[in-house]
Amino acid sequence: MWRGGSNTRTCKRRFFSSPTRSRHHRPPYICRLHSRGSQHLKAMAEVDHLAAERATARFDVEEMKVAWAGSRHAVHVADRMARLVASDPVFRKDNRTMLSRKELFKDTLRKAAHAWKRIVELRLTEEEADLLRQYVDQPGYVDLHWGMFVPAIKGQGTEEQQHKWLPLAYKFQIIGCYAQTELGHGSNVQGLETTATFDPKTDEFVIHSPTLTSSKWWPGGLGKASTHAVVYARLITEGKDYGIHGFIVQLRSLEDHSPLPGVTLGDIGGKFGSGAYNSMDNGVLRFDHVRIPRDQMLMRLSQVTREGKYVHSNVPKQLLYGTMVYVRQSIVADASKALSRAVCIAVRYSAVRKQFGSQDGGPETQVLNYKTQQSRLFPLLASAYAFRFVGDWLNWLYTDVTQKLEAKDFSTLQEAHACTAGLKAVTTSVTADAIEECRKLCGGHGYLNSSGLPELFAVYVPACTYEGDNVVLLLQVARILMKTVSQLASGKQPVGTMAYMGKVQYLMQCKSAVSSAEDWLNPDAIQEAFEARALRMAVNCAQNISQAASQEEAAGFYERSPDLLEAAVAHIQLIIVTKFIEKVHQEIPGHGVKEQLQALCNVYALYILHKHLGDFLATGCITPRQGALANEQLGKLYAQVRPNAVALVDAFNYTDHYLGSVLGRYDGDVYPALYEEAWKDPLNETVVPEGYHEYLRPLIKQQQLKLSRL
Ligand SMILES: CCCCCCCC/C=C\CCCCCCC/C=C/C(=O)SCCNC(=O)CCNC(=O)[C@H](O)C(C)(C)COP(=O)(O)OP(=O)(O)OC[C@H]1O[C@@H](n2cnc3c(N)ncnc32)[C@H](O)[C@@H]1OP(=O)(O)O
Ligand SMILES: Cc1cc2nc3c(=O)[nH]c(=O)nc-3n(C[C@H](O)[C@H](O)[C@H](O)COP(=O)(O)OP(=O)(O)OC[C@H]3O[C@@H](n4cnc5c(N)ncnc54)[C@H](O)[C@@H]3O)c2cc1C
Repeated sequence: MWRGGSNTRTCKRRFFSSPTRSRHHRPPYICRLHSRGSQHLKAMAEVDHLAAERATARFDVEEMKVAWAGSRHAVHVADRMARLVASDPVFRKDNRTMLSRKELFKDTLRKAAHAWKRIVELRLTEEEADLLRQYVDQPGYVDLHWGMFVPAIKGQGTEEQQHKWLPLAYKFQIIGCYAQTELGHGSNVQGLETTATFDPKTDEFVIHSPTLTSSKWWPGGLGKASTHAVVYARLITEGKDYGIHGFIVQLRSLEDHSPLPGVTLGDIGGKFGSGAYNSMDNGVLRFDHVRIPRDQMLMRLSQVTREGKYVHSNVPKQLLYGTMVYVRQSIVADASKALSRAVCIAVRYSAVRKQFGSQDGGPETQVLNYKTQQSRLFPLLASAYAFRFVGDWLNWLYTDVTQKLEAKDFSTLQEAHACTAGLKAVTTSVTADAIEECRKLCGGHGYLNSSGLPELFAVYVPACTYEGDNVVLLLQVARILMKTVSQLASGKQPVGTMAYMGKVQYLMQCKSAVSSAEDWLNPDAIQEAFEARALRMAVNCAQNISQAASQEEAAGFYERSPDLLEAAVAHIQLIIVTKFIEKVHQEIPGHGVKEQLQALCNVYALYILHKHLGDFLATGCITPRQGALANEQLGKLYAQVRPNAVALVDAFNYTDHYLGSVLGRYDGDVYPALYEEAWKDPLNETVVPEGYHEYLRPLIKQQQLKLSRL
């Protein structure tokens, strides 16, 4: 096995001392491999450096893949689509961080067109097509077309409007985006300024951007690709402002893609990180009295008649926000994907990487064996599974609420809003921080683009902002919590994920019965501690708000908003823990699978308890001794996870293409890959860098001259 011995060092020295190498040389290490023939390379590639790790797994990995994916069918389809993408050279992405913005954008257009071609040629189902696009793994206009434009028309368009617009969108005869946010307002949707004024003379709406701050700003796909947008604007008719409504507006010619008269639009500029979200054309858009037919107002929730009369259907006006609720729900599922990718890279690399601890010339210690590495990494592994299962549950809740809405039952709308907003906020914040933690867990090599982690972080971190800033969303949850607490006194029984608050008498005074570390393995003990903590934090906030007697309730809420955020997080963490516990209570086939999930569920819950110990102690839910016992049990659980760690990330079933990381390779053959990858950098195309003759040589010569004069 190659271990970077003296041969390599000699080779490297020789290489660096040769100023006359041609462009596109291969590095000496690679030359050495080639001189031994492809047979040798092949043999190297077939070494599984993680085989010993895989052999220690105490569960059936294939069955864990099923538990992760949701069904055997889901594993099979995902596997097929991932391999289809990985084997297609058009979907190559290892050079992405080296492309200029223009090249990257063109590459995104090419990939999207090729993906569509394959979808049509292979007659893929909707499920397969979604997966294929996911594995292409490059943010682009299609995400907004399928993810927001189509759902907005489905959710807010009348049947006739759906009939007219959806077939065009389904066949890509038009490309759409979701144009809501403006330069001046994003979080405050009611503060948007774009106007849509009805003109009864022509039966048209006049769409206008009255101020600079009313410019649409951020919509993905708007900058360069979209032909149409769902534009959110203030509806004005008969001289009255009826607030924000959605309108379908054509932006570009379907012949030559030029902007239509009165439309000014472009890209808003480069974004954080290399590659990453720069493949997306987030855009700016201004309207100068652009006219659209009346029937391009999305009229499912409210209508404007031919005469200009505003009619609101008898439905909650928040249904206008339905597209955002839908996307927030899908972002929770995406969080588990992004987190599991980062964790997969960090776990595999930690098993390969060795530092210190060699005795008598023996092997050094795998960094995964350090307890500190385990205590940083295994909670993230557990969180990936926790987010996956709560994401599945949220998807079920969303489907259930949608069916109820169809039947004009709006009773679960608040629950859907609180759960999607809160889970979106908590899972994206944790995932963004966790990707950065995984980078640190991979030491110096994690900072290289070839580790895949910098790009994953850069592409993921805006998830904390888009579809609702996480703080703004958690304050929405807090408001609903306060409303629920205030209704407890009147005897109104909370429902859904708030139902535990109905046990207020008990939860406000209960004391945990835990007396040994093992007692923390009892799901009832965990559940009770989390419920008591969440409820007590919410009640404390409510009391503090009402005790500020001199203030209006809104002012009290404002004063107490930092505490309210924490109460909202506690409530959402309770939901995640509860859904994980419910999952492991189900029948789960496969040798050892249930036991592993049980261990991960306990890791997740006890890690949160340990991390937020202050909350649990301050609210008197547990004693300091019980907190210490939880931490003791956590250490034992890490030891239980250790031999299964690599197999637990294998169960995500990611191809090397999708992972996009030399550190996370399935075969663990990290060092040759890192070495080879370095030489691909454009900076290594010449041995003597461009700029040497202009800047380096004169500098060195000048210094030499000065020295020689001394
Ligand atoms: C290496 C490459 C790897 C690539 C892969 C990496 C992984 C990628 C991951 C994911 C990809 C996913 C792709 C996503 C693409 C992102 C595109 C982004 C799009 C956008 O951002 S669109 C714009 C989104 N904008 C927002 O979210 C704005 C946030 N603001 C609001 O939602 C609202 O303004 C508000 C809720 C904050 C406040 O609204 P409002 O003022 O109207 O209302 P309030 O007074 O606060 O509340 C009144 C009342 O309404 C209830 N309410 C509020 N919202 C809702 C709702 N949505 N549903 C139901 N009810 C709602 C609220 O509770 C109040 O009720 P009560 O009156 O108190 O009963
Ligand atoms: C990559 C990306 C893609 C996007 N794609 C789209 C798209 O396709 N379509 C679209 O319409 N929009 C899109 N957006 C816009 C996005 O939805 C908004 O940026 C987001 O909703 C946040 O709003 P904001 O920018 O106004 O933040 P602001 O509200 O200005 O936030 C600034 C700060 O103020 C704080 N803050 C704001 N309000 C409150 C409050 N009430 N209480 C306490 N603190 C508060 C926030 O927590 C934050 O710290 C995208 C954004 C990004 C980054």
